[in-house]
Amino acid sequence: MTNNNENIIEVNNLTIAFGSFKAVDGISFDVKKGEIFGFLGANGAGKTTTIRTICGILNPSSGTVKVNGKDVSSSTAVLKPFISYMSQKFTLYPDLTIKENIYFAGSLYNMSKNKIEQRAKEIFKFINLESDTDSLVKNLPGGIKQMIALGATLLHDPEIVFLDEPTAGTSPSTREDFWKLIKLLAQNGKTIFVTTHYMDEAEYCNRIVLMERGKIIAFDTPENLKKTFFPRAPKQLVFKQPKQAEVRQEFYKEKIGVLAVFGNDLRVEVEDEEKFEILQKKYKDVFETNESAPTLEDVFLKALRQKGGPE
Ligand SMILES: Nc1ncnc2c1ncn2[C@@H]1O[C@H](COP(=O)(O)OP(=O)(O)OP(=O)(O)O)[C@@H](O)[C@H]1O
Repeated sequence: MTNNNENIIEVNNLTIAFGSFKAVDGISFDVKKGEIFGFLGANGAGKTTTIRTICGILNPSSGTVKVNGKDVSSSTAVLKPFISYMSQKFTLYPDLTIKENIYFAGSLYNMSKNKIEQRAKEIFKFINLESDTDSLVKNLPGGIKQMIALGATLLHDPEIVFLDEPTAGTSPSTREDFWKLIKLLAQNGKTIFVTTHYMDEAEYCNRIVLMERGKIIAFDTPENLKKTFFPRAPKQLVFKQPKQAEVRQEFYKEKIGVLAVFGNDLRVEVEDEEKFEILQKKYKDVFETNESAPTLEDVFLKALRQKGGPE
C-alpha cells in the first residue's frame, strides 16, 4: 500500500433496503487510497449490494457514500472513469475474441481506437497473456478468462478497482497469479476493494471488513483482528483416541470454547487454564495439545459467534 492516509471511499451509516428487508443495515467504513481492502462475509451478507451502491448502480435507502470526496448518488457520471467493477457474474462474451472483448470494454468508456490499442498492449503484458488475442474466449481455460476479465476491468486505468470474488472457482496457481497482480496494482497506488471467501487471500488485505446479515461485525487489519479477538493463542488438540465427542461434552460443560473441528483435531480457546489443565491430565492419553497462532478463520468464527463484534 502506498503511504497514504487519504480516504478514497467513505461510507457513512449506509442502509440499503429491498422492501422491508435491509440487505445492508447502517454500516460505516472508509477505504484509504492505495489500500487492498477486503470485504468478507457469508453468502447474502450484503457485500455485492454494498459494492453496487458504492459504484452508483444502486441508491442508498439512507446514509451516504462518498468516492473521492463526491457523493456517489449525484456524481455517477463524474465517477465512472474513476472506478471499475469486475462483478461475480460478468466475465466476458464467449463468442467474441480476446481482442474484441477488450475493444468492447474500451468502447464502454468512450476510449479512442488508438488509446484502446495502446492500453491493450500494456494490459496484455501486465496479465502476462500468452494466448493469441484472436482466440475466441469460449475456447480458453477458466484461469485465462479470469485474467482477461481483470484486464478488461483495468483498461480505462481506473483508480479504484472493485473485484467481487475474482478468484472463485479458479485453480490455486491462477489465484496466486491473480493476487500478484492485485498487489502490484496497489503498489502502483490503485485502490483495490475485493470480496473473497478464501481466508488465505484475506491475509493479503491491508484491512478487512467482516459482514454478517447486513452489519459489520469486525473491521481492522488482519494482525489487529487476531490480537483483539485472541489475546491468548488458541490450542490445537490432536486426538490419539476416538474420544472427541466425550471431550467436547466436557469442554462444553467447562465453557472451554471449541472454535473448529478439523477431522480428528479440535481447535479450542481456553480462558481458564486451570480447568483446561485438569481436563488435559484426565485425557492425557487421548489428545496432545499444541499452541498455535490465531488465524483469520479463527477470528471470523469467533466474530460470527459473538455477532456483535469484539467486546
Ligand atoms: N434486488 C434485490 N431485491 C431483493 N433482495 C435482494 C436484491 N439484491 C440482493 N438482495 C438480497 O440482499 C441480501 C444481500 O445480498 P448480496 O448479494 O449483497 O450478498 P453477498 O454478501 O454479496 O452474497 P454473495 O456472496 O452470495 O454474493 C441477500 O439476502 C439477497 O437475497
